[in-house]
Amino acid sequence: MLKRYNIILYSTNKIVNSCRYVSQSMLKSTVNEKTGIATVIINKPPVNCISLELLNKINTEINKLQKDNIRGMILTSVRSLQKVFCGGLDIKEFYNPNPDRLAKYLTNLQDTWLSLYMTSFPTVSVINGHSLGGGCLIAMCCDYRVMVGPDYTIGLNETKLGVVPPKWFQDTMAAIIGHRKAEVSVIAGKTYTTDEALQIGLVDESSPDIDNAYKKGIQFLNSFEKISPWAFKMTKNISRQPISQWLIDNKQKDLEFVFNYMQTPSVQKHLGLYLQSLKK
Ligand SMILES: CCCCCCCCCCC/C=C/C(=O)SCCNC(=O)CCNC(=O)[C@H](O)C(C)(C)COP(=O)(O)OP(=O)(O)OC[C@H]1O[C@@H](n2cnc3c(N)ncnc32)[C@H](O)[C@@H]1OP(=O)(O)O
Repeated sequence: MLKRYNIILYSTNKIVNSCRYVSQSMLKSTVNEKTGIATVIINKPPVNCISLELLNKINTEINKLQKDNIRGMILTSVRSLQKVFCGGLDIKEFYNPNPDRLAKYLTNLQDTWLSLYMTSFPTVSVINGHSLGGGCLIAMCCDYRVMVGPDYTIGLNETKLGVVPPKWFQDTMAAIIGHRKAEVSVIAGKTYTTDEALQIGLVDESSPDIDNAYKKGIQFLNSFEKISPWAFKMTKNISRQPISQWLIDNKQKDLEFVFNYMQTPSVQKHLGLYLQSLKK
């Protein structure tokens, strides 16, 4: 039994035998050949909001890393943005949308959430700036969150835009902070400072600077050195499967509902006003 366990760890380390660097402009990904740890950096100025193209890149990269048998992944934002981890889903994708593109966007969003939420390797988000709406969602998909502070904010603020965070957004948060706190949070579209997020358990650690936050992320990933990758994957799967299975079973229904809902005049009006307020 012990021998088999060792072989799993050894073979996983061996598979990661080259340093890969993927720079697809909006997304940079490097795999450290010694440690087997990937760093994926979102790089879409000015605020890393998630367009259809960025969604595709994130999903493609996660699926590649899945095949590469990496040991873990850090997800973060390019440092030059300074104060934004991810400004959320690109509201322009929803405002006066082209129906074909909107359908593609929503399908990709579902697929990307499933890929990121269910990775078979450990993941950490190093939240080096504001992380709102879909930005909070991708951070919450990771197994561990380290947030730089104290001046950034994080939360599912969708109701502030006049939209409803889908069930799987809400479930992702409830799995982290508990149903009651998540309910209060999403209804009010609440955003939390780094300290507040730490206090309610939305993030696991805080850090005054990015380098330190990154180190903490690596420490978390290293804590799995002696855990069999198979045991990790199966345990995570059991833990997260009830939430992901709901979306797998209801993908089409969820898609059709959101697709129609997004195009209603009242939602469009709210989105237009919100976009305008951002520009001011
Ligand atoms: C039963 C179930 C039914 C469900 C049906 C509904 C399903 C709906 C699913 C949709 C869920 C939506 C999720 C989201 O993520 S919505 C977006 C949430 N994000 C936000 O609200 C953040 C908004 N942005 C900000 O607060 C600030 O920009 C930020 C703090 C991130 C940075 O501030 P900063 O001062 O640095 O930058 P600016 O505000 O000046 O912004 C610069 C330019 O970027 C534009 N911008 C910002 N955020 C977005 C965005 N999310 N999408 C598109 N564009 C964005 C901003 O307008 C500025 O543009 P200009 O330079 O042109 O002025």
